[in-house]
Amino acid sequence: MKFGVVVFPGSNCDQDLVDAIRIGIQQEVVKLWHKDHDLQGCDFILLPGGFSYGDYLRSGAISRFSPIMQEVTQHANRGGYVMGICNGFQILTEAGLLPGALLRNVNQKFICDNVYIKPVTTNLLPTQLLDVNKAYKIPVAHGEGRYHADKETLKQLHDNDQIMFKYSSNVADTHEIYNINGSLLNIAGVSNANKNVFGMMPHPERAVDPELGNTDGRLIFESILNLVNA
Ligand SMILES: NC(=O)CC[C@H](N)C(=O)O
Repeated sequence: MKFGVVVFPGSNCDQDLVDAIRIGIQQEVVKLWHKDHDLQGCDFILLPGGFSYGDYLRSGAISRFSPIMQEVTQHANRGGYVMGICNGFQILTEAGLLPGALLRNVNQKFICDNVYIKPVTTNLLPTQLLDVNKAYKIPVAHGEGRYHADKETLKQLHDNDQIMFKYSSNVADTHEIYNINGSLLNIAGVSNANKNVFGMMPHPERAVDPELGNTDGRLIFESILNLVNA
């Protein structure tokens, strides 16, 4: 499977994502410049974290007009896979490829921490190999991560099994929730209705390399690979 990581001006997690794919799961990966109109035959498009366009107006509000987003949208509309992490998630909601919006954290502060998240379903590609009873430690680093959607959308997300991750406590067998940013329903990640576009605020690409002391993110990338191996 060939992965493409889109680089916007101000992206700062693109290389971490490339390393997670190339070294972590040993797949082909290329960087795609946001001004290009060519996805270079990639099967899976990744939008990385960072501060694209300096987060001006709102995070992702300008990047969603980057030229390559036309091709990313066509790819998604054809059923191609797209995943946004942190700023990438923000860009996908701004582009209308994912439901809801990411608002300023409820404490009005930038939060940089290790948090625990639990997969809500294993019916989505990135959670296929995960355990819904396990909490995974994944770093977050964001100022605008508070997931918001209207009641009808939240109901659809729930009924259609589109809630990918929720913030959680670190005790695997409890339902106690540790909601770091005020997200509705503690949502940390969602998919679109067709289940080919995904977004999450925590950074699994920062938790792949054993030398960094945490490999809890690795199974998310391995789950994606399961597509080819299935
Ligand atoms: N790590 C990131 O991608 C940062 C996300 C975003 N720019 C924010 O602060 O909300």
